[in-house]
Amino acid sequence: MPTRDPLASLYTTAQVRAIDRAAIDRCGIPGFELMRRAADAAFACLRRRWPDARRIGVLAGSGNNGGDAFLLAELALRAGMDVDLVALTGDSSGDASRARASFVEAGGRARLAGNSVAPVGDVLVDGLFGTGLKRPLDGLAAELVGRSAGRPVLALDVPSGLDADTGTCTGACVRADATVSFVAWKRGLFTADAIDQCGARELATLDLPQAAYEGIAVDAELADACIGRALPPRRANVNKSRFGHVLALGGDHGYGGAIRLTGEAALRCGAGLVSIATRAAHVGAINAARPELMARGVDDAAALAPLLERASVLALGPGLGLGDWGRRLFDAALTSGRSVVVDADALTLLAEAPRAWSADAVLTPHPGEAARLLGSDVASVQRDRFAAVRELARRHAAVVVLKGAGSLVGAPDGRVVVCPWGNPGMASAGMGDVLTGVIAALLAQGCNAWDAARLGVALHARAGDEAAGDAPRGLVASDLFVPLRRLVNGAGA
Ligand SMILES: NC(=O)C1=CN([C@@H]2O[C@H](COP(=O)(O)OP(=O)(O)OC[C@H]3O[C@@H](n4cnc5c(N)ncnc54)[C@H](O)[C@@H]3O)[C@@H](O)[C@H]2O)[C@@H](O)CC1
Ligand SMILES: Nc1ncnc2c1ncn2[C@@H]1O[C@H](COP(=O)(O)OP(=O)(O)O)[C@@H](O)[C@H]1O
Ligand SMILES: [K+]
Repeated sequence: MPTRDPLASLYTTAQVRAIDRAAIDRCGIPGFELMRRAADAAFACLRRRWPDARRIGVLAGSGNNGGDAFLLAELALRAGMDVDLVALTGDSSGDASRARASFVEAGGRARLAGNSVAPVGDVLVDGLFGTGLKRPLDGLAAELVGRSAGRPVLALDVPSGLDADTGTCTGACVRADATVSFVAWKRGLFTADAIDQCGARELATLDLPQAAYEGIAVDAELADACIGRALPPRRANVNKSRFGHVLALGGDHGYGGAIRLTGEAALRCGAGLVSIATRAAHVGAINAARPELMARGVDDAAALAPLLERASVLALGPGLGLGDWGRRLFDAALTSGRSVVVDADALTLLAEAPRAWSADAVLTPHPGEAARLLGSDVASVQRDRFAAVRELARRHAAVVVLKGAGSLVGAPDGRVVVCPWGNPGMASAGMGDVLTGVIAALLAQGCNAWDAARLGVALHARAGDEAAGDAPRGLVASDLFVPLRRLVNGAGA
């Protein structure tokens, strides 16, 4: 059995609760001891991140998340800090009531949340709700979150209001600067709204023995940072035919740029040869801008057959359009038996009539395209991106990349990888076209669909981060080419 990497393993809240239970019941670590360890880890994180903080405000809910907060507040008191603790309720349940008593015994005073009460401090600690969140925040809890906004926040386990299974918040939610999560990563900390709400993420495993995790499935994994390992170093005695021939199909009138970006991305990620099948009107411009691309006009779809014959991998869809021309290319490509990355308009055509694949297939929908493929709407897809990517991969029997903040890669057997990189600068036209070329190049160099998709997504997002630096606004897709080349050669591993 492969060893579990705690830093890469993502769990549902139910799975984390099962680990908690196993730690208590099977490993004999009392729940209160776990709470102490959680508070220790969080307090150390607070000291490290805010070494000058002297006054801390603490928000404590009624459950165990509040229990963590009471014990952290006690540690802060004992360290000589001013502590302003605001409790959501007058009493606490289970281990948390013991934590509350311990705080009071140490000389702490809890103020009860009420109208206009807000915690005072250089840093706020959010211990309102963790994995026990059952519904959107409302009433006093929502008001308290609103009144606490604008100050540095350390969230305990999960920012209160965030659904740790899906990464969404449907009501008020704490916006943390840092989140220290306990026991194991909750999968929802890495996608959708979570990217904005968590801030920097830290995992504190609380020294649980390996036995606590045994028999509890991992729901998903974080993408591998070591992209360079995917492709072996190149031998010297090689030629281009060894690294595959990508054929990028698309670029109807007005969209020549899209397919050129796909083609150039494939070249920059090491494909041996890259051809482009597009409208004849685009050929001159593509040749002038990037002569290494072999652009061919295929206004007459009959001209496509020899190109398909020579290709080893297809990148289908950027700028393809939904007209007759695009449909002819789509049909010819999908009956060629070649490995294929299906993107953009080709996904819309696929939604009309799902296909069976005779070779590797990777679909790369953004949430809008995913909704079309599922016959639902964007809000439903985003409400549970894990469920959406799994359903798409199962229905289409293909590897699926659900793009957007915290991209997910799903396989038909239910595996999911989550990409923790990427930035809002990448919300700009053409970024998806580049991803399609990246994945096609990895397929062309021998990766299978799963590896090409998960490594391609990581490579693309990390290249986006490198290109954006601290200036995401104004990032353009072709800015990724230089970092892509660096990273695909193993840099930054
Ligand atoms: N016992 C354990 O195994 C450990 C638990 N830990 C902490 O315990 C947390 C989970 O504790 P709990 O299960 O007690 O859950 P929480 O403390 O997250 O919340 C529980 C309480 O909040 C109520 N509630 C949920 N949503 C609400 C809403 N929207 N509005 C108002 N009330 C709402 C629930 O009915 C329940 O009474 C973790 O997130 C973690 O912080 C840690 O101490 C580590 C170990
Ligand atoms: N806010 C964001 N954070 C991280 N990655 C993002 C963000 N917005 C977009 N991206 C990434 O950029 C790419 C955009 O793809 P897509 O929406 O298809 O763009 P286009 O159709 O213009 O090429 C995807 O890989 C997506 O994951
Ligand atoms: K919290």
